[in-house]
Amino acid sequence: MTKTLEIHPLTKAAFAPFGDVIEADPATMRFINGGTTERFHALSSAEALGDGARVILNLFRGQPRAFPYAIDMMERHPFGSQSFVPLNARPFLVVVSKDEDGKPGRPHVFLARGDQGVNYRANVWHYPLMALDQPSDFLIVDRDGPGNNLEEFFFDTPFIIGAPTL
Ligand SMILES: NC(=O)N[C@@H](O)C(=O)O
Ligand code: NI
Repeated sequence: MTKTLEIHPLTKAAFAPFGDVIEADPATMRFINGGTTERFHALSSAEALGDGARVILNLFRGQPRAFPYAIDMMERHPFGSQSFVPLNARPFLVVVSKDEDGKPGRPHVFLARGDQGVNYRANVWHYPLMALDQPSDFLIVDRDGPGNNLEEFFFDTPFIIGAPTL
């Protein structure tokens, strides 16, 4: 089994098992504010599970990853969703896995355009933020509260991502 991972375009359908794509989907659009604003409504929803949990908004400034890149682990947040929306309109990589008996399966790699974000549903395996090309800012909506909201799994041997074509 090759450990080199292919990179696929990010689409709603392909990403559906893992969460939602946050993009200006015309099917969700309604005009508001007297027709001066297009509202792309309810693209996803944030989960903050457990007593005392709350949804928080954060900024992440991600340093660009260098390639080829070794995906040596995956993580997940059992008590909440986590979304990443680029603020500099730059592409980024999204790496997710299906759960296989409590461990991440073979990662799937998606290239998100600079006008796409993602929301990982609670407990979805993913690799931490992967900015590309230059330091990039992201709006992050995730969960704060009691309990350990981070589970990590380290692979015996890493998977490899080659340099994406931007
Ligand atoms: N640690 C943290 O807040 N970020 C990670 O969860 C991530 O997915 O980037
Ligand atoms: Ni995370």
